[in-house]
Amino acid sequence: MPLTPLVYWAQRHEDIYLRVELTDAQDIDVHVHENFLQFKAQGHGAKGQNEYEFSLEFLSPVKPEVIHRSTQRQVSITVKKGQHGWWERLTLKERKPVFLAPDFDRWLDESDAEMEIREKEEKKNRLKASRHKEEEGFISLKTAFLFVYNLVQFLGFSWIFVNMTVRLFIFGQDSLYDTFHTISDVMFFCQILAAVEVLNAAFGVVHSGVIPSLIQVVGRNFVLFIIFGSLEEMHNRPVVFFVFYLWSAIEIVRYPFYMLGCFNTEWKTLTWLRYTIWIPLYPLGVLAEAVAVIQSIPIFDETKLFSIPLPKALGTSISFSFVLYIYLVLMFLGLLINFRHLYKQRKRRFRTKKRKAN
Ligand SMILES: CCCCCCCCCCCCC[C@@H](O)CC(=O)SCCNC(=O)CCNC(=O)[C@H](O)C(C)(C)COP(=O)(O)OP(=O)(O)OC[C@H]1O[C@@H](n2cnc3c(N)ncnc32)[C@H](O)[C@@H]1OP(=O)(O)O
Repeated sequence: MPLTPLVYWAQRHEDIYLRVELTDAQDIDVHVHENFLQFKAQGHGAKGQNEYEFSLEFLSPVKPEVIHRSTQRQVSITVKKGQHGWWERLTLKERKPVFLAPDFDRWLDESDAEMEIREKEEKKNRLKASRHKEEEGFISLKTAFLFVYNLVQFLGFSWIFVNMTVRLFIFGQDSLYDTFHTISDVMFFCQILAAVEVLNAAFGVVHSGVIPSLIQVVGRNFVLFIIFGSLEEMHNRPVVFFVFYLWSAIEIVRYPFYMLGCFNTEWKTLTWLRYTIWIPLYPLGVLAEAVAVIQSIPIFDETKLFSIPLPKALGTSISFSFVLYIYLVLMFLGLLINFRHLYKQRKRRFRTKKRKAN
């Protein structure tokens, strides 16, 4: 005759909990099929160390997956009900088996269980609401940060653009020769700050591509700091005017476009300009930058600035102009990558708009 352990039970709307009074249980075997559960294990029960087993025919079918956990004192079993609901008793037969008793440690009647569900639900909702609040706080902080960043850049580039335009009207051609002296400080500031755009893209703060942003920032800063900044001979060249004018022409459109975007607003003309004027400006900008690089080559050769010293056996040094030739090729590649990126952005933008309009 097999020995039967004491079994305590309780229920919730979704689960059945069984507690089997066996200490140090081993070789536990629990099987569930439709509404039938079979249990077998070695352990220390009411009749000492022995093999114990029991079976239960549940009131309704249960799910086949069963979770059991054994501790030094007992074996806990959780069975999922086939259908969410309250059972009036555990077993199909009205007369309960003698080894079965309610587990008063976990016992709840139907209304208590419903209350428990409601409390859990409320807790979940409270957690959701507090997470939502945190997210909202983060979003508004991000929006404020982006807005201020875009505003500062807009003001900087507007100052540059307006200043250069006014000077062009007042001084005519003469103004082309002293752009660097009048504008460079603000341009340095704006272009150093533009490194933030690479970080924004890298950390997912905005949906820009990292490579296009990097090409843009590295490309411009190379021209600004290495070609213009380090060579006094370049300061009075008209090419500085064209490079600065082309850069600022796009930025006085791009940053206000982003500022409106921070508030999910747009002004159609501005959107059209942001995604269209790069078509002539970008190649012109790269052309102006290439002219600046080409003009600087003889100066680097002559001054030997940034030249790379070589061991005596090989010769004197490698001129920095060698790096500039490589850079001219990179510029061409950078132009292709960014042109393709901006073309895709333009298509995406106008395609979405058209779809929304339909
Ligand atoms: C790997 C390094 C190698 C280095 C090699 C160097 C090679 C040198 C190559 C040199 C070429 C550079 C030449 C260049 O300097 C010449 C000129 O600039 S000439 C002037 C004309 N230029 C332009 O028109 C380009 C202007 N620049 C840009 O458009 C961007 O910098 C660029 C990264 C190229 C593209 O922009 P982005 O990917 O950001 O596109 P979107 O505007 O569509 O933005 C995507 C979404 O992100 C949101 N966003 C982005 N930034 C912000 C922000 N600051 N604030 C708020 N929101 C932002 C934007 O709203 C879009 O959102 P959504 O998707 O919801 O619409």
